[in-house]
Amino acid sequence: MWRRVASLSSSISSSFLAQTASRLNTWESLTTGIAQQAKGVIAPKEKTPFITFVLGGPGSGKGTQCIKIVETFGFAHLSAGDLLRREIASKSADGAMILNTIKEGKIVPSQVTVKLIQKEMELSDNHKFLIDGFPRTEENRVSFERIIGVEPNVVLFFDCPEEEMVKRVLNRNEGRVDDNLETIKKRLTVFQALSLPVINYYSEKGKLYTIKAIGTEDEIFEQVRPIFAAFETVG
Ligand SMILES: Nc1ncnc2c1ncn2[C@@H]1O[C@H](COP(=O)(O)OP(=O)(O)OP(=O)(O)O)[C@@H](O)[C@H]1O
Ligand SMILES: Nc1ccn([C@H]2C[C@H](O)[C@@H](COP(=O)(O)O)O2)c(=O)n1
Ligand SMILES: [Mg+2]
Repeated sequence: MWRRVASLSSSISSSFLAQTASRLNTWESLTTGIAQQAKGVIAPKEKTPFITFVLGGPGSGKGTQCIKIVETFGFAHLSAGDLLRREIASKSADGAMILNTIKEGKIVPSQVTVKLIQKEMELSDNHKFLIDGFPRTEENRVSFERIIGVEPNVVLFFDCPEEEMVKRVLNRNEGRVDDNLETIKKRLTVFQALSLPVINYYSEKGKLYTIKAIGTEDEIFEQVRPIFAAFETVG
């Protein structure tokens, strides 16, 4: 059976609670139905999922800040880019297509990415998810809502000047196939054309928290901290 989390829910608006309550059945059927098939056991989730989408251009510091959020607030971190890179490394059926798409700075078909996120959510014991680098497009957003059946509680947007993002990506030195000037330019174009509309959508829904993503990592985290602290205050 599902239980509502008092510490999270008490500081959340009543419309949010009503919205969440109406989605519980969908979430329950999703998590039990598919998990049952995959694992052969019934694994009902005990708590309402709390979902944060983490958005921002390439190199804006999403992954860096997610590590701090995980350390401080105990979220499960699901990076869409990392899940896709894992598919490439495992040489799965979609691996070659994903690699070419990433090299081109384009966006992988939503169905593929959402299924990877769904699998990780089902396997997780956590109910608080940071979904990093997703949704990148309106198609991503709609596909998540259709397949997972829930909307995010919080959407973070790391707003960073392009020049700074390019500098950071070129200095990243993690061996990523897309960390080169040619691909970065394409990724920035895709971000402007396809990701900004998603950010605007959540702004209009009142779910967007914009972080000025310049300064030290710690300075930026001090903008992030109060957002999650507010959801934890009343227990
Ligand atoms: N505040 C900061 N100041 C300087 N460098 C930073 C800052 N935050 C992160 N970095 C560095 O910038 C690079 C990009 O950061 P990160 O990987 O977190 O970005 P991202 O938004 O996840 O990028 P991508 O979308 O490409 O995955 C990393 O090398 C990271 O160490
Ligand atoms: N929702 C997503 C997330 C990522 N990708 C692809 C395209 C990105 O350029 C690449 C790297 O992602 P990052 O690690 O920068 O978050 O992965 C995608 O197609 N769809
Ligand atoms: Mg990242």
